[in-house]
Amino acid sequence: MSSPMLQAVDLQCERDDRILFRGLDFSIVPGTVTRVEGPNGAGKTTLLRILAGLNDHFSGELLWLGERWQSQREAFLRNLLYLGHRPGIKPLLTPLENLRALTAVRRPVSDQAMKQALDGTGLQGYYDVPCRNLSAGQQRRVALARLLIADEPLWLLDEPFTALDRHGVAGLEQLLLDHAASGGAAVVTTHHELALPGMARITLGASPAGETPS
Ligand SMILES: Nc1ncnc2c1ncn2[C@@H]1O[C@H](COP(=O)(O)OP(=O)(O)OP(=O)(O)O)[C@@H](O)[C@H]1O
Repeated sequence: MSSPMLQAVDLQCERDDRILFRGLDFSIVPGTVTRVEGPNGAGKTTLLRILAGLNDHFSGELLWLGERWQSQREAFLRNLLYLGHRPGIKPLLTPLENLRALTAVRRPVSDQAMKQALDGTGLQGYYDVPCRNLSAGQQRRVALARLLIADEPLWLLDEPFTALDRHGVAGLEQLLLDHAASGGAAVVTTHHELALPGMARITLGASPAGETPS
């Protein structure tokens, strides 16, 4: 098996005097999809934001390629693509303008490649429509088009199946499988019954009420 990209060692997170999780150890290995599962409030979004470097309310260690995350911050952030549970797109911009804005901070991507990515998520014919005029599922597809032009090996996706129809779900499942087959890794929170071949699982919070700190 390949060496882990990302490792969590003894992670603990407490919120408002409730322990969301503790003693959490796992490895994210190239070529895998990992599902983070658990009831509402179990801490799935919180965990994903910790992994993305967006939340430092935790104890324990995160290792990127075997080194402490803090010493590898720049390399780590360059290699990770995080999509939050909201589509995170600007309603006044078109799908094409949103993709330009989302990719500009990373690397140049041609309009042709962006149009192909939008086609890949079923948005052909919607390149120039302001996103506020798109449906919830179409807005989600704009955000997911980012994955089709991603070169980041680690994807952290929070509820990416939200608002997708059956074809959208199947397309995203295939995208995750293709990403893993090409040596990438994805960590996905979802309430959708995701069960991909070889999928790993991180299960949080048997009880939505969480534990009381001792
Ligand atoms: N910034 C914050 N400050 C205080 N508490 C927070 C904060 N963010 C989240 N929480 C609390 O942490 C708990 C876990 O929230 P989180 O969003 O991670 O759960 P989740 O498993 O993703 O839930 P869902 O399935 O409903 O999306 C919740 O009880 C929430 O109120």
